[in-house]
Formats: sequence, C-alpha cells, structure tokens
Amino acid sequence: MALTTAGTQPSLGEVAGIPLPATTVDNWHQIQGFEAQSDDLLICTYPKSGTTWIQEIVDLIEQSGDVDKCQRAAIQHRHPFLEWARPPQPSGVEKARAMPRPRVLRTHLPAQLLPPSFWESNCKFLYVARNVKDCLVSYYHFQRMNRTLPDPGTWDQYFETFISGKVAWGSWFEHVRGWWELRNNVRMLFLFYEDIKRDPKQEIQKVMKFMEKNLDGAVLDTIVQETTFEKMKANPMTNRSTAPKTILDQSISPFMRKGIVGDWKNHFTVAQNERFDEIYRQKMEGTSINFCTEL
Ligand SMILES: Nc1ncnc2c1ncn2[C@@H]1O[C@H](COP(=O)(O)O)[C@@H](OP(=O)(O)O)[C@H]1O
Ligand SMILES: CCc1ccc(OS(=O)(=O)O)cc1
Repeated sequence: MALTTAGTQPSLGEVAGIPLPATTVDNWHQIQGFEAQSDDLLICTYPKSGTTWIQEIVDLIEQSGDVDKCQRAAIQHRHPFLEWARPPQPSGVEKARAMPRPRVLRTHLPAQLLPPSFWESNCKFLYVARNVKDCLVSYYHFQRMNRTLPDPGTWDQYFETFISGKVAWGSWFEHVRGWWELRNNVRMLFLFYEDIKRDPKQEIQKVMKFMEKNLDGAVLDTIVQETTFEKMKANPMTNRSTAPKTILDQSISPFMRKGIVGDWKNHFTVAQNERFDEIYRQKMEGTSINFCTEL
C-alpha cells in the first residue's frame, strides 16, 4: 500500500504494517529468503542512529587499523545493505551473496522483519541506538536531502509524521524496544550513539572484544582518531560525496550534518518537547532502556 499520494513523490510501501521503501517491498521475497551464515555480523540500526559511524569503526577493526584498506570503497558499498533494492543495481541480498565470508552486513529492519535465517544461524548482531529526539531531527534533515524518500514537509508536519511512525522503517519506539528486548537472548552487542560520542575508546574496545579482535593500544588510538566526526566528514569514502546528487542533494543538507548530542534543542519548541516527553513515557513504559539526550 502506498503511504504517499503526491504525483512525483517517492512512495513508501508496507510489510506487516511497517513502512518501507517501495522497491524494498517489491523485493521482499528475496530479502526474506536470505541465507545468513553463522559467522555473519549484522549491523542493525534505526535510520540516522550512527550507522555510518559504526560501519567505519567495524571496518577499521576488521582491517586491524589499516586506514588505506578502508579507502577501498565508499562506506555504503563496503557492507551490503540487506534490504536495499534499486534495480538495475544489484540488490543488498545479491551483494551479500557475492561477498566472501566472514561477512559484515547492515540493516535498518525492525527485529520482527529480519529474515529468519539470522536467528536460525545464531549470527552476531551489533545494534546502535540513538536518543529519539536527535534521531528525529537527523531524519528530518535527511529526508529533506534524500530524493528517494518522501519530502518531509515542514518541521511541524514531520514532527507528527515521525511520532505516528509513518516514516521509512516505521516507529523508532517499536524498533528500539524490539531489539532491546532481544539483547540477552542472542549474540548481541547493544551500543548507544551517545556513549560512543562521550567515550569512543571505551565503546570501540567493546566492539573489538565482540568481534574477537585483539588490537594493540596504538591501533585503538588510530581507530578513535579516524572515526571522529570531523575526520569522517572530510573523508570522501565516508561522507557520501560519491553518491549522485539525484539521490543525496548535499547542497540542501550535508550527510555528515552536525554529529552532536542535543541538536534537538535547536528544533523542538517548548510545547513540542513537553508533548514528546509524555508520548515517550507512554510508548516506552515498561522498558528498562535509558537514553541520554545531552552530554
Ligand atoms: N563520526 C561520527 N561522529 C558523530 N556522529 C556521526 C559520525 N558519523 C556520522 N554521524 C552522524 O550520524 C547521523 C547519520 O546516521 P546514519 O549513518 O545512521 O544515517 C548524522 O547525524 P546528524 O544528522 O545529527 O548530524 C551524522 O552526522
Ligand atoms: C531508500 C532511501 C534510503 C533511506 C535510508 C537509507 O539509509 S542509509 O542512509 O543508507 O543508512 C538509504 C536509502
């Protein structure tokens, strides 16, 4: 079912009530049939939660801190995006199938839509969560510049759209809750964007341990330095400058926009903030997850 109506607007479809890019919905059979392998590592995020950041961290760990090896391709091509489907490009599933093992893959899918083989194969999952207010702001600016997603409208309009979960990959609340509740039942490292920002060294060490990589202190320091916002913004292999303007129009808003905790304060009105806090309380009631919204 198309969720947008405007003539030339890119449309979203739905799978089991979750809005997804229409081309992903068209390819759903292939995505659900994906055969995960036991040594796959799947990076899982709600959009705009630091996916690119954790991808670069994971790649640098995998390449033992070799910065040149991480220049081999733009970040969006290093780890197949499982549900990516934009014919005639090869789909995420096709790219993953062609990749040598052990594979690092990525997805924005909510846990309930993941191909069953990921659970059956006992894969590793690396989930990164970002506080919802900054996620909302980042997603708003991303939809302004991403030509393949519906136009977000005004800030006030998008605020309502996001709360109602009518954005690609669905409700932030359900996504984060779903993955959080699974964290002790499967091989999962659950990280927070705000923790990586506050203490990158400590969080990168957790990722190294999870990936069973023993790298020395100098390599760890290199990874910390190479994955700062400023470094990644200046790096053509991470800043998406290689993506065509017809897809990402960075003259509207850069992909590497601000990279901070607390930008929501520059967007939310006092009334929106009060209302949002109440909605958050209701939607997240009963979960033990705790976010920090300022550093
Ligand atoms: N090295 C880094 N440090 C901090 N934030 C980073 C980062 N790399 C990317 N980001 C931020 O992560 C968000 C993009 O997330 P994703 O990769 O999941 O699409 C953007 O947030 P902002 O729009 O708030 O700046 C981007 O600036
Ligand atoms: C289909 C448009 C779209 C939306 C979100 C994307 O996520 S990411 O920026 O690659 O993480 C990509 C494409």
